[in-house]
Amino acid sequence: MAAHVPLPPGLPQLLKAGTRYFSSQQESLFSHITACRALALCLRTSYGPLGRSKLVITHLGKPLFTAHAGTILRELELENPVARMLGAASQAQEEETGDGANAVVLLAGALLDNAEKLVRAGLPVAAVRDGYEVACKEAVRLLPGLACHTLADLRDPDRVAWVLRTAVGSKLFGYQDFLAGLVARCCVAALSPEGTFEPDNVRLCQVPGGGVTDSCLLEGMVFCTEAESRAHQAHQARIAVYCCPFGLAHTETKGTVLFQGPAEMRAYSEEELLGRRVRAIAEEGAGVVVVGGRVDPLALQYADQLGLMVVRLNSRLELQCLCRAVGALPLASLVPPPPGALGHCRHVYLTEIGSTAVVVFRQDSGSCPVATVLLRGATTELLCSLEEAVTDGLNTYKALVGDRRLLPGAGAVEMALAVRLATLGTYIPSPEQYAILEFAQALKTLPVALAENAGLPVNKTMAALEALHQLGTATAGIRLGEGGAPTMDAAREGVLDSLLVKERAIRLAVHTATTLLGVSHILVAKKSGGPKVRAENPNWDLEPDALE
Ligand SMILES: Nc1ncnc2c1ncn2[C@@H]1O[C@H](COP(=O)(O)OP(=O)(O)OP(=O)(O)O)[C@@H](O)[C@H]1O
Repeated sequence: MAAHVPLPPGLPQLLKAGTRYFSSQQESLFSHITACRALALCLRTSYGPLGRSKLVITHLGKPLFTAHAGTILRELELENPVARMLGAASQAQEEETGDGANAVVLLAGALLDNAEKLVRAGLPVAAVRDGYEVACKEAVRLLPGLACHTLADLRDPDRVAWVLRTAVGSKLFGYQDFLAGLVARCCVAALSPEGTFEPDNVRLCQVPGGGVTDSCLLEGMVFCTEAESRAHQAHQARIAVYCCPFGLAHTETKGTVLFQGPAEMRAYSEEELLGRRVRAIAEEGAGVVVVGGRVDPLALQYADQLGLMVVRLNSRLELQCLCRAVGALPLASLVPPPPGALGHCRHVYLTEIGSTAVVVFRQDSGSCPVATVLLRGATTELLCSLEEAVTDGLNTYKALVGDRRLLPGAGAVEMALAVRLATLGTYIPSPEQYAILEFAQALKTLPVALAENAGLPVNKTMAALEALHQLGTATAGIRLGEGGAPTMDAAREGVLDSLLVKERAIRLAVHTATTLLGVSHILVAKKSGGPKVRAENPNWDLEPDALE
């Protein structure tokens, strides 16, 4: 008989058998910090315009070549709950502002790292959290005072391009002037008359081949697909959009038609019904039919007889976007379009870009709410980086629509805050002062990462940067790329970051760090058992009959 092992008194007696729990500081707090440190170290090499990319192989085996923290974290299936929390904070930043995801992870990682030092030195965790919260409030209060530029006119493409250079260049360094101009033009084109901007109204279409500078902006939409019909172009066309297949709908279950006599049987003809429907669409004035499903060969034959152009799109999102671009109403079944359901487009045509067939819906009216950026590049990796750069630019413009103030970039604002918080920390006569001083040190992690990734001498660069900030140059940042002095005036050089993005990143990083510091116990429930996993079938390639 197995000996009965009594459970230790206390919490273990209250929990279900199999539940694991960790309560000591070593097990709960320091293990958290180790997990977050590992994640921050992984993303640190991808920070800034000269950061290195990661090759991520997704769960479907697809290789992804990216330096974008949001994409890396989305594809990494983190198991550790604490690392998952930090990843979720970074994703929240990505979803809210579209930028600054890496900064959240780096800052939160540095804050936790420094908190470990303080706790090991004997400072209570509560004092560390309070100190971090005081420092965060002060940093957020100081940020507006550090703003060096305000975007006066959201519709001026030259000024917009100047402020978007940093966001665009941090993913594709070297092409920032060309790309910022392109993004600025499409942002201005997609800005609504009420002054709101929706990044979804700018579509990105990757077409392999050519060089980055062959990328261009088009008013309307471009799809990497071919026209199904013989008609390959239509001008001043009216467009009918259907989210269903182009043919008769078939029910999922089998149906039986009962005929009462030969006359009824002769009258029942699916072909005729289909012909009537396609003719009705053409009679309503449609010249182009866009469908979101399978194209029936017979329906296509009728469309060809009537000279209709038929285009099939596989994505529901693309269909919705096309409806916005041409002003059409999407229809759920193949019925004649009711009044007001037809859209209008000046030019619809099939063409080839590089060696890729594309269907273009071009408006050229100056009032189309949707714009498309045609991205050109020699390799898939380059096209992905190009897409990330343009997406960052669009998101930064969206943030600027919310708040037009800009801060000096290149590590300037982090160093300016670090210097001011260090001064504040020295004058606070309470244990929180140590946490405030460590907060100031943690902020320096971001310029240090920029300098490290650019291959600059870190100590010399940081010393030069700090000296300038101590002397009161709040806009001094790290010079990347060219030789010469290790620092520059970020405001004058046009290296600018959105205030809104920076503020949210600081708030999120501090919130995540203080939340994790507030955890005292970790309780892990026993995994629920699902059905037993079947063993591998040694005869997997044989038909069941062959085994009998
Ligand atoms: N030309 C430049 N010179 C100096 N610093 C730059 C330059 N371009 C961008 N930076 C700085 O790089 C930092 C942004 O880098 P990055 O875009 O990699 O970070 P992130 O926005 O946090 O990450 P992600 O875009 O992956 O979410 C900003 O601090 C910005 O000021």
